[in-house]
Formats: sequence, C-alpha cells, structure tokens
Amino acid sequence: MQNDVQEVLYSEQQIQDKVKEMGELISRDFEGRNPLVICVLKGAFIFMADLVKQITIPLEIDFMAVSSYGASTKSSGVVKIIKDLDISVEGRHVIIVEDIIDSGLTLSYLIDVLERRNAKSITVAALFDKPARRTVDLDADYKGYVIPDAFVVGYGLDYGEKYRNLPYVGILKPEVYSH
Ligand SMILES: O=P(O)(O)OC[C@H]1O[C@H](OP(=O)(O)OP(=O)(O)O)[C@H](O)[C@@H]1O
Ligand code: HPA
Ligand SMILES: [Mg+2]
Repeated sequence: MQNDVQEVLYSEQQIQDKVKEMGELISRDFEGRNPLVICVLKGAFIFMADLVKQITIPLEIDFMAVSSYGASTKSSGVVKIIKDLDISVEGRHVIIVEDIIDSGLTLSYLIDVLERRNAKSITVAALFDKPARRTVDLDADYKGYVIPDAFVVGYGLDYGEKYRNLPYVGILKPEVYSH
C-alpha cells in the first residue's frame, strides 16, 4: 500500500495539528448554537472523528453518504445520495464536514439539498482544498490545507476504495491508476 504512494504530503502529526486548530475555531464560533455536524461519507469518516473530538461545545452528529468518483480519479459529474440523514436540518446550524473539495460538485450539490431543506445556516469544514480542479465556484469556511493538482489518498481518501486507512495523506503514483 505504502509503495503506491509517490510522496507524503501531510504526516499524521501535521494533520492532527491542523484538525485541532480547526476544532478550536469551530468551538469558538458555534458556542450556544448546538450545530448539527454532518459527515460526508465515506471520505470524511476519519476527519470527522478527529474533528469532533477537538470541538468543545455541545453538538449533534449525523452522516450522509454520497459518491461521484467510483473507481476513477475524475468526478463522474453525477452526485448520488447513497445514505441520507436521520436528523432534520430544518432550522439548524449545520456544519458539513468534507475530506476534500476538488471539482466542488459534491459540495455544491449538498449545499443545494440542505438549503432546500431549510437549514438555518450552512458552514463547510474541509480538510483539503484542491483549487486547480474546481468547476464550481465555492470555498470552505474552515479549511485545512491547500493541495496541488494531484490525486491524493489516505486519512479517509480512497482510490477504488483502497488506501483509506493510511494515517497520512500522500500523492498516489500515477502508474497505479493509469493502466
Ligand atoms: O469536489 P468533488 O470533485 O466533488 O470531490 C470531492 C468529493 O469526492 C470524494 O468523494 P467520493 O465521491 O469519492 O466518495 P467517497 O467519499 O465514498 O470516496 C470526496 O470524499 C469528496 O466527497
Ligand atoms: O484527490 C482525491 N483523492 C481521493 N478522492 C478524491 N475525491 C476527489 N478528489 C480526490
Ligand atoms: Mg472516493
């Protein structure tokens, strides 16, 4: 698994430091608002778990599964809801937790869905931002690291469902997906 990684971009420690910072900012900004923190499965599962441990105010959590990449390094352009939320977002301050914003299609779709369901406010926390690939103009309110135009894996991020369990984030060797 490690042999398929060309370069480690962020170590486990660097990610933990950043997640702690993000948690502190969210704790400060959402004091008294009991936010509904939404994990966008599957990619955000590790980030979500680490982030909520760094948030010190009361909150609720829920999960939504969406997918558009499948076994490819490019978005199919079609975002599918695979599992929907259990808790209603109506009148709630929601925080969408994403591992990565790449084309922006997943996030723009989710924001649209949550707006139509009358969330009171929608805030985005994304650990990684890959602006080079953006096709929809949007940004995260809380952002971890801005990364180069390369397909990355680890810390929840996959290629064809593999590599999610790497504790760090690295660039996948192009030969892994180019044949
Ligand atoms: O900005 P975008 O181009 O839409 O890319 C970002 C999305 O793509 C990945 O999900 P994916 O569809 O691979 O599902 P997964 O989380 O189950 O891996 C990632 O976890 C984000 O949700
Ligand atoms: O670079 C990426 N890696 C893994 N999954 C992704 N989904 C969008 N971009 C990426
Ligand atoms: Mg994926």
